Amino acid sequence: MNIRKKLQNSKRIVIKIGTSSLMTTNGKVNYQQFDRLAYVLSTLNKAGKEIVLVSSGAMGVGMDKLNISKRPVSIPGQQAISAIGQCEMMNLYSRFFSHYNQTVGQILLTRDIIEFPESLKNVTNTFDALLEMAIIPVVNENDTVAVEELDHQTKFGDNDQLSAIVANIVGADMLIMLSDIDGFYDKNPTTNPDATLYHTISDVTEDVMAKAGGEGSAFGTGGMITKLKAARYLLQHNREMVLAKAEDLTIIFDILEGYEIGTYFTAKPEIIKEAE
Ligand SMILES: Nc1ncnc2c1ncn2[C@@H]1O[C@H](COP(=O)(O)OP(=O)(O)O)[C@@H](O)[C@H]1O
Ligand SMILES: N[C@@H](CCC(=O)OP(=O)(O)O)C(=O)O
Repeated sequence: MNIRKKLQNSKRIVIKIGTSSLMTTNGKVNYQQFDRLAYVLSTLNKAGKEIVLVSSGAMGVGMDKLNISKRPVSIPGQQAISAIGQCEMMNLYSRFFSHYNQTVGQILLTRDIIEFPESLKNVTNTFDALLEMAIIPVVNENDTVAVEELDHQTKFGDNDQLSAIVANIVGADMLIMLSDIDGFYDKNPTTNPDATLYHTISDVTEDVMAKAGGEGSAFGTGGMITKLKAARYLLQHNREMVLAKAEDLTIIFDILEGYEIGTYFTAKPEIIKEAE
């Protein structure tokens, strides 16, 4: 039985895209990716799906706008770049989505939103109102106010976990996490060419976590660990996630058709189903 067939019935879908998938390797805005994303998500929205986009990229777009190649060391310096980049990035989204006659709205969140019931209610109401109007919310972490304890000394929080929180609060059927890698492997495939892809993961145990290695890409912040934490959070909340590569964004159509693409995190009796 194809365990992914039910993905065809997903109605409310959160898509997370990371910085490395929106920028070229030399740090320039990748306009083609913005265009493809706008095309795919607008098409799905018009087909009756409810789409929420969680997009990183404020720092990357801001650095390109200011023509700098190194992140400032200080947190306020980074926050300033993010403020500039967020504005520019929403401008890009607004323009590219409008080519497909699709309106977007910006939502900036901090991960602690779940600890403040009144704020959480406001956030939920805003999502619901936007989705009701068939508008695609574009979510990013509010880097101006985000405080991530010790991590905050060196880097921003990560949108991988934020996207899982968003998927839970909007009651999404599915989180599609798009990355620079085509799924979760038994070891880091960047440094281990013989690594094997897992098609299905049903429980993010400590053993599973131990298979995630090293830091992520130059732009991104999380690496594989934060993607696994996001998946673990979703499984704990009876939700699901597919981790797949962002290279060709029309892959999103195929994922939602139920094709065996990337790694499917879903609660199942087996702990890990190995790749054939
Ligand atoms: N077990 C693993 N399976 C897949 N990728 C892994 C694994 N361990 C470490 N990685 C690394 O995680 C990277 C993905 O994280 P990251 O670069 O932060 O993604 P993105 O920028 O797309 O959000 C991969 O390119 C790979 O180098
Ligand atoms: N708020 C930050 C996001 C940081 C982040 O999580 O980045 P990524 O690892 O590329 O998803 C930004 O927009 O630059």
